[in-house]
Amino acid sequence: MGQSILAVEHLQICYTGQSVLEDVNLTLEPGRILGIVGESGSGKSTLIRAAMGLLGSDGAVTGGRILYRDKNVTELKGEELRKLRGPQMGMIFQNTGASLCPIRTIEDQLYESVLQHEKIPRREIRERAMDLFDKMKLLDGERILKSYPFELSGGMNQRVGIMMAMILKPALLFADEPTSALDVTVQAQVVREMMKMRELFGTTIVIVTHNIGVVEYMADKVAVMYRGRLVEYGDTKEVIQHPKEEYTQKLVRAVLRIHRG
Ligand SMILES: Nc1ncnc2c1ncn2[C@@H]1O[C@H](COP(=O)(O)OP(=O)(O)OP(=O)(O)O)[C@@H](O)[C@H]1O
Repeated sequence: MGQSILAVEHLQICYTGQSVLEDVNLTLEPGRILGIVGESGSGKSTLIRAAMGLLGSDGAVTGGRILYRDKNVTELKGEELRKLRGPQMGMIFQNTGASLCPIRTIEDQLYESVLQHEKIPRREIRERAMDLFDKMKLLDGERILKSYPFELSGGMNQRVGIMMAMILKPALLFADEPTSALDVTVQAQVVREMMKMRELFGTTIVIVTHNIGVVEYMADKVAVMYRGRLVEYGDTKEVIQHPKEEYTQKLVRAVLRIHRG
């Protein structure tokens, strides 16, 4: 077994003293895709926010640790965390359009975010962005860069989110419900584009989703969360075909019902 890129060990998290994650354990090898599923409020976003060091002032890791390669993320502070976020760990949000500033173009926001980490000429940033758009088969990259977020569709904004997260070539990409706000055909495109990033750059991806179909299609491993605990974790096929926990069985049955219409 190779060295893991991400290891969560006995993780426990509280918000304002209230426990929301209990004894969560998982490991992920480089280049793998992990899907995290579970009902609303089960702690999926909390888990990835903690891995990015983004818990906020209400949240605290009260036990265990999260290792990115050999670094314990839960012990890193300010500058050390900033160095990790972006070049090492990227993030795609549910609604990129809303997470960007509405009155500045994509291009300006892209420059600003890259220049925080790498002092490179704007021309080079632009070339990298166009190259990524090209790999996503987006032909109108020039127009997209000149646009304001509100001028782009939800799907297009998500692809901008992928480009902005990938421009520093992070080894690990977190995606928090990146397709939930999109209609089905656009969802498939965004999923394919994330897969393309893994194929081209070997990116390890952790995706939080309510859609077990997305997990089935893209994830090598699946983690099922229920009320702050990780109730099932394993190879996607195995978990979906032979769910052990009652909660996972219900989840899979619900999806099968949807498949059958
Ligand atoms: N900033 C916060 N302050 C206090 N409680 C919080 C905060 N953020 C999340 N929680 C609580 O922590 C628990 C886990 O929330 P989390 O957002 O991680 O769940 P989730 O599985 O990602 O849900 P969803 O699928 O709805 O996004 C919930 O009970 C939620 O109410």
